[in-house]
This record gives sequence, structure tokens and C-alpha cells, in this order.
Amino acid sequence: MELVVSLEEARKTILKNTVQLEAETIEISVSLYRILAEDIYSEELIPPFHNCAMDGYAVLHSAIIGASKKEPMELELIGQLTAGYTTQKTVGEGTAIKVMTGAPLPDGADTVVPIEITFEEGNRVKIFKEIAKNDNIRFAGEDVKPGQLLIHKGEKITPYVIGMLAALNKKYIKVTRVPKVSLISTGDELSDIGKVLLPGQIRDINTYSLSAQVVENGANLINMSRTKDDRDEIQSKLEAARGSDMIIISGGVSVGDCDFVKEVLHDMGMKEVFWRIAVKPGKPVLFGILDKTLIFGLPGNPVSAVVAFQQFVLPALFKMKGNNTSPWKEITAILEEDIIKKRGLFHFIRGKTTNTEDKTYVKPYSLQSSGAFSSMIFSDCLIMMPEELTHVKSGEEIKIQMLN
Ligand SMILES: Nc1nc2c(c(=O)[nH]1)N[C@H]1C(S)=C(S)[C@@H](COP(=O)(O)OP(=O)(O)OC[C@H]3O[C@@H](n4cnc5c(N)ncnc54)[C@H](O)[C@@H]3O)O[C@H]1N2
Ligand code: MOO
Repeated sequence: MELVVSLEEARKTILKNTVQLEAETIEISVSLYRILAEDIYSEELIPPFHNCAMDGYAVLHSAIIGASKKEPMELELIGQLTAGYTTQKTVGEGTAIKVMTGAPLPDGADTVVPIEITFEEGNRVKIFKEIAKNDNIRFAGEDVKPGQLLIHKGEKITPYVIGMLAALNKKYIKVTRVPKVSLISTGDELSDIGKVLLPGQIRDINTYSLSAQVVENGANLINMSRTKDDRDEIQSKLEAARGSDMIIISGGVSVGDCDFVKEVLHDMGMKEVFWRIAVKPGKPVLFGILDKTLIFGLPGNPVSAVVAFQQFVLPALFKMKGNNTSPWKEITAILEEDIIKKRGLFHFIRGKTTNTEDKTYVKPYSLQSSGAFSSMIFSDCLIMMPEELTHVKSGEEIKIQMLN
């Protein structure tokens, strides 16, 4: 059977068929890890007024020139100001106002002398050191100016972004809607955690690993089910998932006698976009569209399923959410063992990295079977061997995709 698409074509085609979801308005307090659907400009001057960056004394710089331990400058204390208050008093030559961090800079003052280099007695304060003019002042607008573009559409909302939004007086923001995803695992052999395995049965891994990948990537898992390799049951689970933004179905997409997924989806009216990609693992991936729902048929082999999710489902989720960053962290590493493969398929080889001060090394994991899930635990990256590459020698550089 002919392989229809390359890795690159598959990804391009998936993105072409994926639409960014609409925007909705939410409160920033519940916006963590959502994706911004608008550029955020400041309407504020931050800080809104000149203020003191240290606990100390607001003075006129000309009054402390030449101050030293031996010959301190003595000033008259004419008041005190803490953060959150204002004063009508003005600092002049020979006077000072005691200030706390965050207090507005009193009129007349142009320098704040930290408390550590002073001595206060009665209504006088001695300054033991000259410091530079404007020291320890935070000027109005030095952080943010009105009209300034601070956060871009497509950025992920982190705790730092939320803090910035609060500073900007933005209670509500526009974000893209969270994708609604349904997940179906197929296979007569699947048994759930806690049940005694009957002859021929195995544990269902994909339901757990794929659902975690969905959630990890900021999607809403609205429907999760397991079905036998039975046409009617597969169809009824798929019907229940209709209307999702995406359906991920694992197993039954290859060429076996029980691989009904494709057939059932066709009967339901799915438009097949492609089936089978020149990659390993993940070869039998099916991609189609049912009404407006993206359909990903992922291979049943548990390693193939999570690797295929990472390569093909992930970019679609990123596009749906309007996330403008790359779904993958790819770096160059030095190979520690030869890798030899046949021409034709793009291989993602599970590997483990080690780091020295300035270099990353990578070793392929000893067991590359698509059924051996422990390889995902003992690896932290996928070594990328493009279609035409057949031999990379130990000591040579190779691209890797980090798994976490
Ligand atoms: N003659 C051919 N046979 C196979 C081909 C092929 O091209 N020609 N492709 C192989 C490749 S590559 C893969 S990957 C698998 C994919 O097969 P299916 O997607 O149809 O998946 P199943 O046959 O249902 O299952 C494959 C394998 O994975 C186990 N499995 C399934 N679901 C789960 C689950 N939820 N948790 C854990 N393990 C699961 C299942 O028991 C099978 O061992 O086809 C190859 N065959
Ligand atoms: O490509 Mo299958 O997806 O090797 O295991």
C-alpha cells in the first residue's frame, strides 16, 4: 500500500484544514494558560507618579554634595510620608522629608538617600555620603507608557502576563475558546486498570496517555470512551462525540480484519484528507473532517499514539487556540551511537539526553518497539532522522525534539 504523505505535507495539510476558534471574553483571574486573542496596549502610566524606591530621606541633591562620614550634611526634617499618602510639603535647600518605599516623591526633592547612610536625631538628619542625583527614584511611566504594546495576540497567558494585565487595569480580556476534544480508544483486547486481565487482554494505555496530552495542551476533554472493535459500537461512540472540535480515536486504523474505524467514519460522512504518513512510529495516522470536526485516527500501538499526537494533533491544537509559538522544542545534539535506518520514512527515535556545560549528547534507547511504553519513560527526546537519511554516525550532530 502506498504511503500518501510526507511528515511535512501532513503537517501542512492539517494546518490548512484547521481553523482558529472564536474569541471569548473572560476574567484574568481564570485566564491562566489560555491564549490571548487581542493585542494588549497600555492606557496607563506605570508607575503613575514619581515615587521612592528606598526607605530613606527625600532631599535636594545640591544639599548633599560633598557629604561624607567625616563631614556629614545636616538637614532639617520637615515631615514623613508613607506609601499610599501624599503631602503638601515641599523639600527645599536644607530640608528633608522622611519617606518609605512606594511613597510619592515629595515636591522639590530630586534624590532619595537610603536610611542606611543617615542618622536621625530629633528633627534633624545627618547624611554621611553623597549619592548621585535622581538615585532611588522610580519615575512616572518608566515601566510602562500609555499606548505601549505589551502583550501580543497569540501569546500564552502566564502568571507574569496576568500580573501585567492587573497592572494595566484590565479585568477582562479576549482569549480564544478552549478546543472541545473527544477521545475514543478502540480494541477488544483492552482492559481497564484494576480489572483482572483475561487471556489475550492488555491494559488500556491510550485512554490515559492521550487524555493527559489533551489536557496538558489546554484543551477540554468533553467525552472519553472505550469501544470494542465493533462497527456499531464504534459508530455510536463517534455519534456521541459529534460536535466536538476534534475527535481523537486510537486503534483500528491500520489494515487488519478488525480495523473498522476508517470504514465507519466514511459511512458517517467523513471527508478523508489523508491516511498513512511516511513516519515511524505513527505510520497509519488518519486525518479527516466530519462536518466541522477534525478527526485524528491514531495508531493503537501506545508509543505510536503518543508520538503521533505530539507530531500531528499538537500543531492542530496550537492553531485552534491561536497559539503563535512552535509546538515543538527542537535542538541539536551529538549522537552517542550510530543510527542506521532504511530510506523512506521519517523516524522519531526515542532517546535520552545528557548535558555538559556547553553541549547536549543523545543516546538512542535500546528498545524501539512501538508497543514498548517503558521507552517513553526512559527517554526524554525524539531523535529526528529525516526520510532520506540512512546513517548518522556516533559523534555527529543530529536534531532532536524534546519531550517535556
Ligand atoms: N500488515 C500490516 N500490519 C500493520 C501495519 C501495516 O502497515 N501493515 N502497521 C503497523 C503499525 S505501524 C501500527 S502502529 C499498527 C497500528 O494498528 P491500528 O491502529 O490498527 O491499531 P490496533 O491494531 O488496534 O492496535 C495495534 C496495537 O496496539 C495495541 N493497542 C491498541 N489500543 C491500545 C490501547 N488503548 N492501549 C494499549 N495498547 C493498545 C493493540 O493491542 C495492538 O497491539 O498496526 C501495525 N500493523
Ligand atoms: O508506525 Mo507504527 O505507528 O510503527 O508503530
